[in-house]
This record gives sequence, structure tokens and C-alpha cells, in this order.
Amino acid sequence: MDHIALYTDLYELTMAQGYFREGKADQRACFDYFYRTPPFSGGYVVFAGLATLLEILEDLHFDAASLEFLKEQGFDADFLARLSEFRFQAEIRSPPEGTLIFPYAPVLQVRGTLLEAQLVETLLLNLVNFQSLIATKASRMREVAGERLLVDFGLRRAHGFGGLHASRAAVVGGFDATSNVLAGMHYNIPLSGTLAHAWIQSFDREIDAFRTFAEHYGDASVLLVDTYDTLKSGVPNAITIAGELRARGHELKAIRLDSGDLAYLARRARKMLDDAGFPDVKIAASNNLDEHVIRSLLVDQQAPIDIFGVGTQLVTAYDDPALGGVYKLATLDEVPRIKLSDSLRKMTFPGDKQVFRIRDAEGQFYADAVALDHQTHVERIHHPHEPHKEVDISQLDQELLLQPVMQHGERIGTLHSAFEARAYCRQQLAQLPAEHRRFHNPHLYKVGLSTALRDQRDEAVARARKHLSDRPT
Ligand SMILES: Nc1ncnc2c1ncn2[C@@H]1O[C@H](COP(=O)(O)OP(=O)(O)OP(=O)(O)O)[C@@H](O)[C@H]1O
Ligand SMILES: O=P(O)(O)OC[C@H]1O[C@H](OP(=O)(O)OP(=O)(O)O)[C@H](O)[C@@H]1O
Ligand SMILES: O=C(O)c1cccnc1
Repeated sequence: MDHIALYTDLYELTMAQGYFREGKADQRACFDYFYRTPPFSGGYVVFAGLATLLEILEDLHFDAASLEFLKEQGFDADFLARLSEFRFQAEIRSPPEGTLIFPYAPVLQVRGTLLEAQLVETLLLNLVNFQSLIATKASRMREVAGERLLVDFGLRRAHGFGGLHASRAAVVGGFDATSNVLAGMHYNIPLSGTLAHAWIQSFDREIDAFRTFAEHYGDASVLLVDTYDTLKSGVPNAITIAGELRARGHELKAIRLDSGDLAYLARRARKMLDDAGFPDVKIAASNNLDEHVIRSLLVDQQAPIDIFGVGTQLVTAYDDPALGGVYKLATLDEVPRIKLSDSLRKMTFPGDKQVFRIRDAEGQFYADAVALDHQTHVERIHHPHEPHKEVDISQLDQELLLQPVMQHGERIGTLHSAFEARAYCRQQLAQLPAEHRRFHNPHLYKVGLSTALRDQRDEAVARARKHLSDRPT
């Protein structure tokens, strides 16, 4: 995207200019990205958006037109001269895309100059919050769809060009294919598509619409059967065409149901297709599907549906349309920094940190330990906000979550493709106990502070409070 360095909030640039004027621009900063509440009343988030972020950061710069625009907004010539040489040179640490992440554990760290780390805040939040949200929604649909095909149909309902990132995130969360052609090209996602009612309406008779489509597209044909009357017209006509295709050595791929009682219609259509000798013609369903409807169709009603086309609910994360991930300063020139708040839940964890994923004896995820960066093993974790709650984890397997993915502004190694991230997400979900995956009142996954971090946090709080009470009133 052109001028992408301006894809930010004004206050990032206002602060950056202030840091520059104050001689603070080159102080060493560490910022943490984390979220506080899982969306959809669920128990986890699927981390996504890293590849997009790193690709943009590698090439981040202020071009002549952007600098000219900032000049018109009143930014200083000296600051603009500095921005004209700006290149993102920081280090980024994170786990791979597809990792399951939990409230309060920092999962993306930016370590660089105060100026560069501040300047990327909005871009980072925009990309990671959105893609992680959509990947999480997609993963919930994958949870209930089993091995059935999930196709993203959302572009027409997506929020503008966000539709491109939504299609990629849908794959990270477990979707198989997309109708979004640009996403297919950009991210190497298999394309999939059927036809709309307009095609059927453009012919005088449904059977002619089906026949003509099948003549052009043969084995790839999926016929939309609900334009007039699904069971009296659509399915019988599709069966006629399936027979004609077979006579020419082809097989009809599927029919698509797009309205009405999808379980009832799928059952009746399945029987009609089977009785007519077409047990391999698949049944696709669409129409405002989400994870709850898909589960009801498959689990409660045992609907014989093979393919789900999902749009609006997926790409807009309809029931919880924003992930509130935040980006907070943790260290400046190696001094831990804290943000106090009236609300305990909004207080930050100061200092350079590492996150350990703790597994139980069966190898399942048990907890995340947020520790100081130099710690190599965590004995005990403490609840971040309830001091009396603590757990001994000294005997459990501990894996480092934050690994360098970018150094000196250049990515390390190759970025995961959407499908590699999807495979990783699938492995991760298999390691998350069912009580954290369930949709209703999931059991809260433990995220705790190491004793050293807890002490550092408490000291920083005490210092900050003392500072407050020393102020003249
Ligand atoms: N058997 C079913 N069990 C649970 N939910 C279903 C079932 N069949 C359809 N639905 C869902 O019910 C919702 C409403 O279906 P309905 O047929 O009323 O669709 P509509 O969008 O209001 O109208 P239209 O069917 O004309 O598009 C949709 O979200 C659909 O996915
Ligand atoms: O329902 P979604 O999950 O968003 O999936 C995409 C929908 O888009 C298409 O119809 P469109 O919405 O254009 O028209 P319709 O609602 O009249 O079928 C398609 O037939 C799906 O129903
Ligand atoms: O290919 C389809 O059937 C399709 C694509 C986008 C939206 N609705 C349906």
C-alpha cells in the first residue's frame, strides 16, 4: 500500500516528534502486545497477522509525498528530516502464527528505539488484532465442522479492504478455501465457488440454467437449488443434470442449499440424490452460518452437509467485532516502566519479559508463566491480580514462547504461509484441554507471573505510588 507509514494515529507522530525534540528518540524501549479478554466469550485467541506485519515493517519508510503531507500538518523540518531517513531497525519476538494465546501474556514484543517502537503501535495493533480475531472465529467453526470443507464467502460483507486479511486469517483458523480471488493469488489459498441466483434467474427455466452451467463447467459444477422450490424443482432438476453429465462421462460435484431449514432440506436432498444413484454428489450449505448453527446442524440434527460456505459471521466476527489487544511500554533504557490504573486489570507488567508455556504430564497446555527475560525456569506462578492464588510448576515442562522473528528490521527465516500457520494452529488446539475450548463458560486458562516478575511489579507499583504521594497537593 502506498504511504503506509501514515497508516497510523496522529498521536504516534506527535509523540515521536516530541521524543525527537526532547532527545529521547534513541532511548531503548521494549513494548509488549497482549489482550485482556478473549472474544466470543471463549477461552483463547489464535495469534495471526505476523506475516503481514513483518512484510510491511521491512519496507516501512516515509516517502516524499508522505513527508510533504506531514509538513502541511505542521511537523518540523528537523523531525521530517529524521523521518526521511527512517527505517524500522528493531527486534521483534513472538511465537509463530497459529499459536494459541491467552489473556495478559505478552505475545509480541518490539525492542528498539523509543521512536521506532512508538511509531509502529497503531499499524501493529490494526493488523494483529483483526487477523487474530478472525482466525479465532474461524477456529471455532473448524472445531464444530470436523473434517468437512469450510469455504470463506465473506468478501462482500467484509469491512472494505479488510476482506483480504480476513480471508488469510480464516485459513489460519482452519478454513480450506476462499471465494476471494485476490486472497487466493496473494496468499496461495485454493479458490472455490458456485453460482448465484442471478445465473438461474437469467434463464427462463431452472433446468436450462443448470444444463448450460454444467455444459460449461462439467465436473466442477455446483448447482444452486433454492431459487424456486428446493425439493420440488431444484433437486429434481439437479438430478436430471447429474444424469446427463454422467452420460457424457462426468459427475456433478455438488448442490448448494442457501435458504430454508438446512437440516431438513439436506436430509431430503441427500435421500433423493442417493435414491437416484448419486451418493457422491456433495451437499453444500450457506446462509448466515456461524459456529452455533453449524454445530446445531451437524451435532444436534445430524444434517448430511459436506461443505459450508460462511460469509458475514466469519469476516465481521459478527457477535464480537473487535479484539482489544493493546501495546504497552514495559522498559525504557532497561528501567522497568509501569502504568498504574484505577482498575487492577489495566495495570501493566513492567520489565523485559519472557513467556513460558507450561505443559502437564500428558503434554497438554496447563498454564503460561510470564517471567523476567533472564529467567530460564519458573518455579511458581502467581495470579496477576489475586495475590493469594499461586501454583507450583517447577516439575512441569516449560517451553519459551517468545522467539526472535525480526532482527535489525529484517525478518529471520521464512515467514509461515497461511496453510503452515493453519497446521500449527491445529496442533495447538489438539494440545488445549477441552475445558478451555468449550463455547459456554470455558474454564479460564491460567496465566501467572513468576515470583521475580511479581516482586518487580509490586516494587514498581510501590515506587509509582510513593511518587504520587510525594507530589505537592
Ligand atoms: N436446521 C437449522 N437449524 C438451525 N439453524 C438453521 C437451520 N436451517 C437454517 N438455519 C439458520 O437459520 C437462520 C435463518 O434461516 P432462514 O431460512 O429464516 O433464512 P433468512 O436469511 O431469514 O431467509 P432466507 O432463507 O430467505 O435467506 C440462518 O442463519 C440459517 O443459517
Ligand atoms: O450468508 P453469509 O454467511 O454472509 O454467506 C454469503 C451469502 O452471500 C450470498 O448471498 P447474498 O447474501 O448475496 O444474497 P442472499 O442473502 O439473498 O442469498 C450467498 O448465497 C450466501 O448466502
Ligand atoms: O461461490 C459462492 O457460492 C458464493 C460466493 C460468495 C458469496 N456467496 C456465495
